[in-house]
Amino acid sequence: MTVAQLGQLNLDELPPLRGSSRTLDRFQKLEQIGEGTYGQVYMGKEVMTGEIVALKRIKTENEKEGFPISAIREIKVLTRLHHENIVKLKEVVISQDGNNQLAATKESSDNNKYNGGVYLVFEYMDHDLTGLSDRPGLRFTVPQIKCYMKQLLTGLHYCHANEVLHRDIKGANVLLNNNGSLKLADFGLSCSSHLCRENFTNRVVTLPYRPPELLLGATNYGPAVDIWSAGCIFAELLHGKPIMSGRNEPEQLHKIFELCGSPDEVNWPGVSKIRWYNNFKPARPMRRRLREVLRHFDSHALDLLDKMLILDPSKRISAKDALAAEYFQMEPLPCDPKSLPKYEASHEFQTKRKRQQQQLNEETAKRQNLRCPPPHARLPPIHHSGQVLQEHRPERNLSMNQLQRPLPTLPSNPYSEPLVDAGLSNRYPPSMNLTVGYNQTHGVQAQAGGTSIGPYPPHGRVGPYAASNMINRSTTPCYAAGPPGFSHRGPNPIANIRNQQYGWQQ
Ligand SMILES: Nc1ncnc2c1ncn2[C@@H]1O[C@H](COP(=O)(O)OP(=O)(O)OP(=O)(O)O)[C@@H](O)[C@H]1O
Repeated sequence: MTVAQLGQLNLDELPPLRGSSRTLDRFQKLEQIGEGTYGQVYMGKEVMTGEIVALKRIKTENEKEGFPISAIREIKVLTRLHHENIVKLKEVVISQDGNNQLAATKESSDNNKYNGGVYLVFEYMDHDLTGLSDRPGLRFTVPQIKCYMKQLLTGLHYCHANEVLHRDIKGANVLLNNNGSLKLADFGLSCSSHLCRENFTNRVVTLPYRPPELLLGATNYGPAVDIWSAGCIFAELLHGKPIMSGRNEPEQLHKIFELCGSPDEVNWPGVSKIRWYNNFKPARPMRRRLREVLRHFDSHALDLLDKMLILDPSKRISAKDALAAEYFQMEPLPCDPKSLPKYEASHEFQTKRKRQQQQLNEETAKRQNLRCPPPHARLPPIHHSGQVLQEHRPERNLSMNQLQRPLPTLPSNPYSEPLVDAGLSNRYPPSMNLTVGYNQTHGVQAQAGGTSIGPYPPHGRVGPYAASNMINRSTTPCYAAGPPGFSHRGPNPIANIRNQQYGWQQ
């Protein structure tokens, strides 16, 4: 596996795009495999060669300002990055006219309508990590997890060595193929130091993978943000499900504090100067419990995870150092990617759809049962001798995946006290009615049936790119104006050693 050297990119290299001469009618749409913020992704076939590709349609119809900035960014970055662990952008094609239809298709004519616009043509990958891990009964082995993590970190190291932050590492953006290759995709939020150097936006990275420095409002950050997200993926692979998924930013921070401890000037020098620190600082310190909670992990895996999920980004391990971790040198060794099992294609979009369909079917069946219950539905069943008892097992509704993974629960509240005492209350101003587990006494009293919390602090500084795109990428709603006391806009003082290591500007 090649590991990038600093400055390895040849910026003068011609992009792999073949200009705008090729049009979409050279491709046959096979099926939809993804639905992103910025458009749909289809599996397609190049009619002439029969090559299978992924076609990402760039939605332009909702864009007030023309071509979306995320697409420009993705094209720009991917024309510079060429690595076996980065998805290959093959070309950009356009449709000749707005009513064009894709060449003969398998799906219904409605689905084939092409509304005009631009498509990015990527090499096709059979799965994304979220879709694959959602397969019922699938459990990765230790050599497989090592193999995937090694490739993920190699791809990240290549990006970081070339001054690119991905800023949206999550399972759905980690693509896998049946040759065992893993590739990073979706560079729509990425940031190159050639385009922007400091005062980045902190509204990046999907919530469960977002690092504490961004949640606390840092606008000067570096590659460590991607390492945190990669650490969350690593833990998810080992644990079988996400380890920290908050429904909103305050809750996400609280989950981080529960597992990784709360930040202070001792474990994270400079943290108190980060914009929103005082708003989120727990009233009482919370100790780090990661090793305790995840003690069922293999010790080398735990050592590495411990270094990836360090609160202070300047102490977080780099991708390069993570690749040298004992975890990858110890038996069982990472398996050869080619030896990885081949699975039927699985993308998050499809597995989500299947799940929704299943839920719908179950609800319909339930409703039908309610309307005409089976005779004597309330009477206990009659058991004949020799008959196998049909136990009532609510877990029958769970997927095989869930059944096979008896998981220890993460601490919900290490102090067994209401969350208000963890000090996260009183900090969220009252304009947004999110029902969460936090008590709210700042300006608005707790409401019946849930508590109301206010908006998360406003954007630190909208990055070098259009803000609207950034905000919409978050899994959480947009937030209105911030509370009093959020006006501090001084530079983030965290000394980012990692940035220096990669030659990043502070
Ligand atoms: N090259 C590819 N091969 C196969 N599937 C792909 C490919 N690129 C993307 N996909 C599928 O489409 C999904 C969405 O793609 P992508 O993340 O690039 O779109 P997006 O609009 O930027 O989405 P998001 O809103 O999640 O950021 C991926 O999770 C993946 O399942």
